[in-house]
Amino acid sequence: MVNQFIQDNRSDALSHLDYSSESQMKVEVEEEEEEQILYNVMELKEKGQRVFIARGGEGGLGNVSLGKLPNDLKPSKHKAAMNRDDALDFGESDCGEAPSSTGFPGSESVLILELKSIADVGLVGMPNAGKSTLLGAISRAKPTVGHYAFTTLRPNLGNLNFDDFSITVADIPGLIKGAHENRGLGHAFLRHIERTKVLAFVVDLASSLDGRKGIPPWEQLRDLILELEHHQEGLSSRPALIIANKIDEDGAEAVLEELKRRVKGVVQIYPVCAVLEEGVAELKDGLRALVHGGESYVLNIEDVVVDC
Ligand SMILES: Nc1nc2c(ncn2[C@@H]2O[C@H](COP(=O)(O)OP(=O)(O)OP(=O)(O)O)[C@@H](O)[C@H]2O)c(=O)[nH]1
Ligand SMILES: [Mg+2]
Repeated sequence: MVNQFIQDNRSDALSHLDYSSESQMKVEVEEEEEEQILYNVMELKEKGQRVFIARGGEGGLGNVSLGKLPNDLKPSKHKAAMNRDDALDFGESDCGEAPSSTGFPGSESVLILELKSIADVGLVGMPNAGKSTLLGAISRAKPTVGHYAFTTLRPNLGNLNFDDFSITVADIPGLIKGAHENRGLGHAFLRHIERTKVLAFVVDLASSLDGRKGIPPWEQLRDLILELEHHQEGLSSRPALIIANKIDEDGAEAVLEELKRRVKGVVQIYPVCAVLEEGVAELKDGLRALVHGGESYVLNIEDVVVDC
């Protein structure tokens, strides 16, 4: 996305931005001398899509364009001299002809570009839930895994391959309560979820076992949905499933049963052990059904019972 556009705009140089003819999008920029700052100017989503962000200089062809140059001023001998400055201000020529055109400089723009990962599935979970381990289990990606929070600092993409097609899965850095206010790694990564078709909520079944002070899975789900909604209203309203990870840990089965009781509605819960790749085949089928099979289950905040 062209997120921010700073334009040093000459009034006669660029009065509008004409985005690609395909998209037919136009942003009118007021004609004024001073610098302008525009936000969220344009999103480039299609292959080959183009955006017009600055106009090149005009005219300034100099005596070359007159075709009456004496031999010693021919471009072949004066390539180095025919730089932009010469073209802009050629002055009176040696051959006595008036310069063909003084020319005008082009407009200048400073752009801040923002990359939003495009994936079919976004793995959304708290730090340490096992998202990266899971991506490694379902695809050939080899993301770094660590037993501490915020191991993943940048999104990882992996391909989940089937016979006839493949699904792209994005493992993004863990989200914590307050991510939309820039806590943890903050909302910098929430934007990657904007592009995904399907949300896979990854919860850690073991986080509150054995007196560990982690957040129980149903609270993880509630906090994750709230963070998505704080970032962008409606962001959580897309086909989703729940991945209940670390089912191998002692006591995790009981937590899974409680999670099933606390999640109402139709969203499917897939118990997995990402490290041993258990439950992964069923999960792959579930992802396939959501991305390509026409299934659509949305996880609403009201569906998650936190306080009993
Ligand atoms: N027992 C058990 N441990 C797991 C499982 N999956 C992952 N882990 C462990 O959980 C820890 C965190 O795994 P990661 O895959 O790095 O977690 P993450 O969600 O990507 O973490 P961040 O990148 O910090 O958001 C690592 O020590 C993994 O070995 C599992 O199925 N069972
Ligand atoms: Mg990770």
